[in-house]
Amino acid sequence: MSERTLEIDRVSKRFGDITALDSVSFDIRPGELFGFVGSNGAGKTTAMRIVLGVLAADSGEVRYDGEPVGHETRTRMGYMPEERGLYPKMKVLDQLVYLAQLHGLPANEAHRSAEDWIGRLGLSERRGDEVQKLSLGNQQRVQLAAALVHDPDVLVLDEPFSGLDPIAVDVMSQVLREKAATGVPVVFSSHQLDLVERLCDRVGIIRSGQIVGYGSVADLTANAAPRITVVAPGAPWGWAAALPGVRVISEQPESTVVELGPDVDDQAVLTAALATGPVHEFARHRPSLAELFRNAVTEGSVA
Ligand SMILES: Nc1ncnc2c1ncn2[C@@H]1O[C@H](COP(=O)(O)OP(=O)(O)OP(=O)(O)O)[C@@H](O)[C@H]1O
Repeated sequence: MSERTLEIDRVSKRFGDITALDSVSFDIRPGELFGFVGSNGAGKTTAMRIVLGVLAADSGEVRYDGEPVGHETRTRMGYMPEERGLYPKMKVLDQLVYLAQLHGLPANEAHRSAEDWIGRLGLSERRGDEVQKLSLGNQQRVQLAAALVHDPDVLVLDEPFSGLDPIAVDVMSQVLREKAATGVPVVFSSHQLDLVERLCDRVGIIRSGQIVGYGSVADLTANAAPRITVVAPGAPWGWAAALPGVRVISEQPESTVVELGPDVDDQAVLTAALATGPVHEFARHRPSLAELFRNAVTEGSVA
């Protein structure tokens, strides 16, 4: 495995009867933005906690730069936990300086870095406020600053975009891109699939503790069955349901989306659509990440 890669290798974790992770493997390469997606309860937070050593795995291993991750490496990681982890009564600047020092930065560097991130994340006017007095979105900005303030070698963020306004989403996206561009592996979980599709080099889709999709969005969608959107205003309801090798994905009054099975000729769909009346649109396309995700979590594997 190449240098500075974060590897999650066959990690399993049970909580009583629940298998939260079942031999989960994926890696995040240096300089890569990796999106970790899955339904509620799929196992994302558990996996991230194991990477950070907040939880112990039952089996499997987490490695960074080819070595099992231990305490020393974890001090070089930046983590944004889902439950957030700030001290509510501490002031923004004091908190960031404290956290930077906790990760080993000398006082002057801790101050400089905290001030840099406060400025960068638009928190200058809030630097003297107690964290508990900030809006949720601003608390989230502080949480991001806390993950970055010690200039980490690895960044692990649990739903960093949840609850952010569009400007804050842009700032967060830009910061993550820049951080990855310095050669840091960056992994984040999110339910905002359009954002993941736009930002990430690769994604992992987890379902009930198992990875069911893994790779670049382009590769995953290239391997997925093609779809056709047909706009035929005169078509009766259910017109496509009986076409051989075709699965109806959605049907609205004028517009139907179908998925083609292997070796199915799209012209057969067009012929059937024309038989119902005029066809205003006939567009072949690959599914989006959100569509792939729905397939993966309802039906199983996409890759
Ligand atoms: N401390 C715990 N004790 C018992 N069960 C747990 C514990 N932590 C997580 N679980 C269970 O493990 C499974 C995975 O949960 P996890 O929080 O990792 O999911 P998630 O993908 O992060 O979900 P969400 O998108 O809702 O945050 C769930 O069934 C959850 O109920």
